[in-house]
Amino acid sequence: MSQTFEEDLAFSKTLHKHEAERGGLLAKITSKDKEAFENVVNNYMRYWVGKDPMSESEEEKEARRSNYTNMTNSYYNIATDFYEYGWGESFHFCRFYPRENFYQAIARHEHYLAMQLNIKPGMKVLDVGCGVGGPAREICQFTGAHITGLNNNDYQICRAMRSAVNIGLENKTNFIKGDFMKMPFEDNSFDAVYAIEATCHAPKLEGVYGQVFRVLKPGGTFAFYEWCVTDKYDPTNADHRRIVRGIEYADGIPELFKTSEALQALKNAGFEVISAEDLAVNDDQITWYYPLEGDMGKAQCIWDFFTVFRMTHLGKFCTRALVGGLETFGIAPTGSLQTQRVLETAGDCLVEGGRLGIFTPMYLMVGKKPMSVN
Ligand SMILES: CC(C)=CCC[C@@H](C)[C@H]1CC[C@H]2C3=C(CC[C@]12C)[C@@]1(C)CC[C@H](O)C[C@@H]1CC3
Repeated sequence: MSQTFEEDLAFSKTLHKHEAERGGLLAKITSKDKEAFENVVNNYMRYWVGKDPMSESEEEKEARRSNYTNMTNSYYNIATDFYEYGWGESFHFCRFYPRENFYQAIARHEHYLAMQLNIKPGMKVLDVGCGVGGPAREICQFTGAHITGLNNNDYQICRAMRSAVNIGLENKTNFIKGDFMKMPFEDNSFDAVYAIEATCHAPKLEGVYGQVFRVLKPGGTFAFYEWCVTDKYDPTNADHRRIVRGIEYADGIPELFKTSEALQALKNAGFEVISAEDLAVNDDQITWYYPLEGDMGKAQCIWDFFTVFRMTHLGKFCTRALVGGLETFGIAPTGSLQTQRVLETAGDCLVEGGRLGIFTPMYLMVGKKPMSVN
């Protein structure tokens, strides 16, 4: 199941044809290697399909935990182009305010995290699970710090590097392939570390937080937004279980943990907790999940119409018709439509989880590595 870095990169180049990775969703999916794409979709689905969330065995769950790199890599190999089409280059949620532009709100969430870390120009900062590098570029420009993005998906790294070069940030950012449970960095090498909705892909939170602790300099700070289930989540409630399982399945997550478990894992990793707060619990007029509700009446400005439209019934129908049509005529690979359907499930379950308050994508924790570690 585990592949070497060279094998991973060779596969990614075959699948995505890295030299052809420009254009919109349709251009990208039609340029994939069809056989490789179909295999990745099937590989991802085998971790989930036919497994009843209420009765699945410990071995089935363990298969996802122990193969988390393979599972998450497969997920992002199929989902990345759809994410960029529907959401842009920063793969995370945020708080929203009336009449505000979507991308402005997304950037504020990143600035807010940078502020928790007190990042100064010239600092060496690590972004754990950097996606295609949207937040790394923004935080680099916002603070003047040097940002290293860590990611285990070659396609995303390639896209992150290309975008950094395009805007002249190649000397102020770098993107490294690696597993966040075994980070490829020396001890005490970063002044600050952040993670945005990424560490939930870990099989065990203490494992990834422990790695952050190791690579952070003594006195350094780790601030991050974690995906968690809240205290309102009741695993014996079939509806709750269906929703949370839907989020896990459709977002490539081996297992979601409770906010209290995440906080305990941070302490167990050795951090002194500075703050822990669920930013989704607030009196905002607008919810974090509104762009996924598909309600055009909730669009906050003209540009928002495009983002919100994609999740309306008509928007989903159009995407399905285009992607499915191309697949039927053999122009897009088999599995493209299935990927769109998986992501629709993601959208629907996230909205349900948000409305019930059983799930948060923004449990903000800030921890400090003590100056002297015993
Ligand atoms: C998976 C993790 C930990 C973080 C990603 C959070 C979000 C950026 C994604 C979660 C669900 C995604 C969906 C889309 C874009 C990216 C997310 C919001 C789409 C809007 C992409 C276009 C598709 O047609 C519909 C998708 C719904 C879900």
